[in-house]
Amino acid sequence: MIFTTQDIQKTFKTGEVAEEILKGIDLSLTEGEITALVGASGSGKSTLLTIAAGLQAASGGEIHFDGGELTAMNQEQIRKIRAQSFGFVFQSPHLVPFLTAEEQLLLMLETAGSPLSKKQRREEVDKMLHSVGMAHRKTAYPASLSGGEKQRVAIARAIVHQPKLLFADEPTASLDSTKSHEVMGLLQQLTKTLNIATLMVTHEEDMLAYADRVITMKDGRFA
Ligand SMILES: Nc1ncnc2c1ncn2[C@@H]1O[C@H](COP(=O)(O)OP(=O)(O)OP(=O)(O)O)[C@@H](O)[C@H]1O
Repeated sequence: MIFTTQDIQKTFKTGEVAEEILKGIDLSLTEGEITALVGASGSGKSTLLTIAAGLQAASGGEIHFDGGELTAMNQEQIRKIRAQSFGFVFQSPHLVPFLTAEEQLLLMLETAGSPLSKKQRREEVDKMLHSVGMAHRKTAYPASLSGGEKQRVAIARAIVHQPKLLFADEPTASLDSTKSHEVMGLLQQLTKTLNIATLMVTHEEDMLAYADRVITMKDGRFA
């Protein structure tokens, strides 16, 4: 198991009132598998995903990743692990408007502190764009890409640095049904071939067919 949490708690304080949003979550993620997180609005899915991804701190509990304890690390150590070993896909692609598809990926490699040479980086970027079916549009700017194409580039960007974990927060929410199936097929294939542990939040029942495991959240706990 590359990633585990033990008894994760999250409490938000608004004024005098403390609200318990996560009430003891034990989550484990396996390489080569998509784990889907479902549940009613407000059940704590996004909170859990952002805590697992090191984007916000838990109020209690432990998170272990690849032999280290994230919950015992400082901000800088967590930031480094996030840049090198985690990938993110969101509901909207969040591409940089003034960068071409290939430049988006090159920037990601740079941010991740890739040890590859310039030439090797270009080769890696070509390979990734090819694997998401976007090699022919590598010099295109986001404005000239369709919604589905943008999300493909965003997925390629999320995995170009070969992360071990991929966090996907409603990756198909802005796409129509056909495009959603294409994008999920792609995420499934990449999760398997690159042996990534993928955690996905989704509201779309149809997309659960692509998950290896489905976890339902209810009131801050696994149902
Ligand atoms: N920063 C915050 N401060 C206070 N309360 C918060 C904060 N973030 C989330 N919450 C509360 O925590 C609860 C869970 O929110 P979360 O976004 O995790 O739910 P969710 O299951 O992802 O919902 P949705 O499906 O609607 O996205 C909600 O009641 C929300 O209002």
